[in-house]
Amino acid sequence: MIKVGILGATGYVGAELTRLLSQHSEVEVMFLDSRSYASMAYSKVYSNFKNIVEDQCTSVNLEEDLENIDVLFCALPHGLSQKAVKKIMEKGKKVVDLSADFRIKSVATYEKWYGVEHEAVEALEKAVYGLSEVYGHEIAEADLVANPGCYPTSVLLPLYPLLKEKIISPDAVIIDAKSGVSGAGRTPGDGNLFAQCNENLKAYGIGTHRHTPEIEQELSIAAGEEITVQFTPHLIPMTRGILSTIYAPNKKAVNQQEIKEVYKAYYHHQPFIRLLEDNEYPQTKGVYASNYCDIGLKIDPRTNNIIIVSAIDNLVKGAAGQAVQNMNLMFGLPQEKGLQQPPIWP
Ligand SMILES: NC(=O)C1=CN([C@@H]2O[C@H](COP(=O)(O)OP(=O)(O)OC[C@H]3O[C@@H](n4cnc5c(N)ncnc54)[C@H](OP(=O)(O)O)[C@@H]3O)[C@@H](O)[C@H]2O)C=CC1
Ligand SMILES: CC(=O)N[C@@H](CCC(=O)OP(=O)(O)O)C(=O)O
Repeated sequence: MIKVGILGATGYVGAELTRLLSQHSEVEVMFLDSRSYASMAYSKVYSNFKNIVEDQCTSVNLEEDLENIDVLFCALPHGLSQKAVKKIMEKGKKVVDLSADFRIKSVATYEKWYGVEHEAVEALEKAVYGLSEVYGHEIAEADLVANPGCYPTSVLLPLYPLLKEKIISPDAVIIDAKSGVSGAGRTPGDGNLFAQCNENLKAYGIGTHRHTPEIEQELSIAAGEEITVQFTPHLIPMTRGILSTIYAPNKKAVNQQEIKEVYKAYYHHQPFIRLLEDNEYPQTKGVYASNYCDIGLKIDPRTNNIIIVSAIDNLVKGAAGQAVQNMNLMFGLPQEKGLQQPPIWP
């Protein structure tokens, strides 16, 4: 059995990790860390876990309480994660970090976009970007995996093969993405109050959203040149899900079948990527509560653009599910282990 601990277990991502890991046949959850609910039964924090997870939350001391675990999932807010991960790495433990603290390879870029100093540069240098379908071999060898952001996952999976094969122009990629409110986490804020989200749709962070450098970093690696993208996220009144609609010029003048062949070449052996049929487009309900990423596309001959649509569940493929997939890779298990629940509909 793989012995795991979860830091930030009472956040939305922590709860999703707990849900997935409590059903994983090769995993034993050793602790559920929480400051706010220390000593309270987890099922009192989240009543859906009644009779399923009755363990008490504990406020973990990173100096003393790590002896019995093989891997730690860190689901803390960014900025806090770097301090925790530094200590965990010093103890020689494997980590999957779900914050943004180890995703950006350039310290200067991280500090500029996140407005905090990076205090764990040594660990950052060892981090492997955890986009499972692209970096599977590196993840298998890693001690620290930086789990990708939710929006970046929805953008990188469909764009990576097209940039690698130079099918789209790298200088004119436009990403229009919409996320459910759980993307903002459980901590209450002005942006996630019911009366302000319900029956409302808004763009935010235009040109400034912190996922922009993460997307650009990975797309630049795929393209082999520096890429700047136009990324606009939107908050949409639903609980889970991200739908990204991406526009890019059809540089090589390929047809739809040729694009589909490229996707098949990259992803035919990847259980969580589902390429839809012609004239079918992804919907968030089609991936709800699952680790799938659905991809659909259309070439518009009038504009010469390729329009790609992707859907993921932000808490699963966009966070906890991909983290479990990465743990499976790190421990030599089939990557789909514990993640094969079908999406929920309706
Ligand atoms: N929500 C999403 O869709 C996604 C989130 N992420 C990332 O995963 C991490 C967790 O996100 P999410 O679960 O949504 O966030 P939440 O706000 O829901 O949870 C974070 C948890 O961290 C714990 N925590 C410990 N110290 C602090 C502190 N000083 N301030 C605030 N919380 C603290 C809290 O639990 P307690 O008080 O009990 O200790 C809190 O419940 C973040 O880094 C986030 O950016 C990544 C991908 C997608
Ligand atoms: C709807 C919403 O607010 N979404 C969050 C992104 C989700 C998230 O937690 O970001 P990471 O994946 O980088 O951790 C935001 O826009 O900041």
